[in-house]
Amino acid sequence: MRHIAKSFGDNAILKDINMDLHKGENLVILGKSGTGKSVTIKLIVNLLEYDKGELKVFGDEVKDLSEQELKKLRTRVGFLFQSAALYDSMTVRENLEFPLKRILKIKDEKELEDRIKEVLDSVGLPDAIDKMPSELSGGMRKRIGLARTIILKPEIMLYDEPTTGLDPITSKEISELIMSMQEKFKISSIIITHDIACAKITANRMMVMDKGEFVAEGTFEELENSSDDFIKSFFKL
Ligand SMILES: Nc1ncnc2c1ncn2[C@@H]1O[C@H](COP(=O)(O)OP(=O)(O)OP(=O)(O)O)[C@@H](O)[C@H]1O
Repeated sequence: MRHIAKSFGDNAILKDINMDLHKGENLVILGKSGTGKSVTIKLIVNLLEYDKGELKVFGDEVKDLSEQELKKLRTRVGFLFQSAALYDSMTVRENLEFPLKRILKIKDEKELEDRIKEVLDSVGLPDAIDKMPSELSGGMRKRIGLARTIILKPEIMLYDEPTTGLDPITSKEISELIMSMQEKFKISSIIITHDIACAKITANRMMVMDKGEFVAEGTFEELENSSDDFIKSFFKL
């Protein structure tokens, strides 16, 4: 992203966003509520359009992509948003079949079954296959939500507050799952979080956003030891 700006009416949310995501890294974005972190990652998959600047994903300017190219982009860039809900009336298996059939147009029953089993193993829930979402805990639902995205084998993952609303132990499990996605599938990720324990586990690099701009960048340790009071405030428990 280079000099990205985005307003909603008179409300300038992003002013000058500059960001690179390196291959294979986990980049954690910190920032107070309402500073534009979610807006930033929504631009990447064109769920929102930027007003100014350049935004290239896999070398292509997102604004110039056709509908067809955008669909392709959204299979290569997976996202797990806070609101990512499972279909309540479908079993876990049906929830996972859905993207395979609809997006990848896979019809072969054996291939569907194999991909579903593989992904459920990856998120540690092989026995959930025939359960309904209502039978799962919040942490399990998050894992299935992640499975539904990972099943498309994305190269980049965007996580918007993946541990919000979960207890500390389940949060740690989700953070570790993010690490295993990086190690197992070599996924590059952007992780928005307020959960400093999640940042500590997952971050290779961190950026701090304030009022529509990035104001600091470094490793967890570098930012934790910053002499700036604003930066330090994120690390106080
Ligand atoms: N579609 C939209 N239309 C109008 N305003 C929007 C829209 N999306 C976001 N905003 C505004 O943009 C601002 C930034 O929102 P955003 O969700 O990016 O914040 P955030 O930094 O992710 O905060 P949080 O940590 O609370 O999720 C908010 O004031 C929000 O109201």
